[in-house]
Amino acid sequence: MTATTTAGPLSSATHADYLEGLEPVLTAHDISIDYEVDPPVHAVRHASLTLHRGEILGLAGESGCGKTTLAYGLNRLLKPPAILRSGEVTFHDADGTDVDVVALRDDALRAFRWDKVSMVFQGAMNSLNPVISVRKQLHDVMTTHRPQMTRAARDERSAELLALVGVDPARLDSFAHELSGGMRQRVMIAMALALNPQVMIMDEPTTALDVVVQRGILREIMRLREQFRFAVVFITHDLPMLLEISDRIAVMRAGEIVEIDTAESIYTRAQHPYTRELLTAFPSLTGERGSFVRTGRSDETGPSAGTEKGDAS
Ligand SMILES: Nc1ncnc2c1ncn2[C@@H]1O[C@H](COP(=O)(O)OP(=O)(O)OP(=O)(O)O)[C@@H](O)[C@H]1O
Repeated sequence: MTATTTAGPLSSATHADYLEGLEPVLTAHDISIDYEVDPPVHAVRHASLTLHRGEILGLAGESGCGKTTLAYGLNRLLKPPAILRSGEVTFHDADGTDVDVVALRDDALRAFRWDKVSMVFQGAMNSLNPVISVRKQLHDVMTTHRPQMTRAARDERSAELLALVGVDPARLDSFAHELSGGMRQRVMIAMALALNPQVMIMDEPTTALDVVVQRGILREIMRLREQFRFAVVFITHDLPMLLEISDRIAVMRAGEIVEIDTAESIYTRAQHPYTRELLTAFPSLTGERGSFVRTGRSDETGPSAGTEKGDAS
């Protein structure tokens, strides 16, 4: 049994059973984050959560509830006027050491980010550098974090990364404008994968894409997670999607995590009125959905179904 959330958010007995024996990879305790503007914005309030090795934790909640701010806090990406008012973030490294993320400075912080915890940002597909080839952008991640790698090794790894995310390695010499939105997003995921992180934080990674491309990319994320066993914090306001892909879901409202539970419990017996309200905001969830909710195995309605590669080929 691992330490888990504080007394704050609602959760079920099923949730407690689920947590039995899981190993934490990232623990956040009592995180409060403000934007120091006038008047101040209390964007995250006393949020606590534990992410376990290899699990997908969905972060749900309407626009402006603090999801991105919390994610930035977990990864030490906050910039003024945002300030971490209180809280602890601990990364439990696979080598057995615990890292106090809030205390990291300079080189140690740079080494932590991307290496241990990487992030796919909201709107990431538009953040590829337009004048640098895909190859150079992948190389840059490795040159910065793995200076000992030879050029040949970087080339080999870059091709491997593109293949992993379902993009033809022939695209290494392409520039962003030569790629579709789905491909650009896959390249961003390849960059986040480059250093074999133990945690990936994905902030609305597929929101700007059409549904077919979205599903192709989700399927790839699920497959990569199976293969490499990294944990994912997946942020989106798309609750139906979260129910489908997540092991657990934390529901945020006005900066607080109000409920955290297994995806199935959230779907079938949500306790917090706000979670129930969110569920009813998606008419597709209130009808007969049968095997819609992720059961821990791939089924025909899950994101690993089908064979289409989106627009990646
Ligand atoms: N730079 C900023 N200065 C002041 N307030 C900010 C700033 N960035 C975000 N906020 C506020 O902090 C709160 C949380 O925003 P945040 O972007 O974390 O929410 P979110 O749930 O990720 O929303 P979305 O889904 O729209 O991205 C909101 O009230 C937002 O207006």
